[in-house]
Amino acid sequence: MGKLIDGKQIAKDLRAAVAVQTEKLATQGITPGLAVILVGDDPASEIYVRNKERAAGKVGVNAQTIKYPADASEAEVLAKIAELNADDSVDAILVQSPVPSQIDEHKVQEAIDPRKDVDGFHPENIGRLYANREGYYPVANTPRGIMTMLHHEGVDVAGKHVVVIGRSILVGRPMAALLQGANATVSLLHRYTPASLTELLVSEADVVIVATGVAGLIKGSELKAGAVVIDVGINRLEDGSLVGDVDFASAEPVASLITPVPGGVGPMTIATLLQTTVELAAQHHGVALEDPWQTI
Ligand SMILES: Nc1nc(=O)c2c([nH]1)NC[C@@H]1CN(c3ccc(C(=O)N[C@@H](CCC(=O)O)C(=O)O)cc3)C=[N+]21
Repeated sequence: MGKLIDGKQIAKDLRAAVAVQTEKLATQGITPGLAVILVGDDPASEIYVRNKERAAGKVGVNAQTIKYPADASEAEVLAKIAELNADDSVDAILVQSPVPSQIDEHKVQEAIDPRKDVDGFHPENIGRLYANREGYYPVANTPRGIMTMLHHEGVDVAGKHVVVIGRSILVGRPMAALLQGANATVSLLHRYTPASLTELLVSEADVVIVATGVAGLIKGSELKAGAVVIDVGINRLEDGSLVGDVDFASAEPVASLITPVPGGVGPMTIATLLQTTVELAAQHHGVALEDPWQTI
């Protein structure tokens, strides 16, 4: 039954739309600049940084990665953010999550100029999202990319029951806010949700979005027939292979649409990051951009 959602292809189409926008900006002498700060070595972050660098150059985004060792001080990172905030060639700033424990992640998120906050993690931007404000502001790229994917696949969440598993600031919480803004009924589940309640809600879900970091957490037998399944997990197994949070083999026959890992949500996150970078650059320079084909 399951039809694969080809995140890789949708991401490619989105990057092509972004490249059209950067070409337009280039005629006005603007090259969007993205600065990524990476502290220590988180494996998921390393995949992200590698794939992002590759993709950015191809669509005309000037990306730089600033690496710090795992024992870097908070003051060092805050000083770098202040420098990037003041740098006119930098339109977008991202600090890879997680950061080592000696650094207060909230302080870091609040230090970034909200107008350069490409992850949408600054409380000002989170507040706008939570309040469902109109107008442009950055929104976390993974959930935004998922909304783009659903739109592209013709899935309208209005009036649907969507179960989101995982309540991180990176995915689950902004995902729930975007879905609520799109008139879905959202159940936001997490590790303290009783298993029996998880089972009940998942079995009644039209769309299931799983972002927990637990390999194979959701199995096909738990899903409603025809559910749309979005797998945000990136788990590296001992043999080096990548798997998601959904047991793909059992879920695929039950789902009407399902994202693979790799090749699903991950490439969309990167393409959406580039999209947001270009939008921030346009805003920074007071240039209006046409919307590419996605609606959010
Ligand atoms: N401030 C911040 N923002 C983030 O958005 C953020 C972060 N920190 N920290 C780490 C996580 C992880 N993340 C990924 C995005 C894309 C792939 C990706 O490209 N995945 C490919 C992997 C392909 C492969 O290389 O094997 C895929 O799923 O097909 C992976 C991981 C963003 N994150």
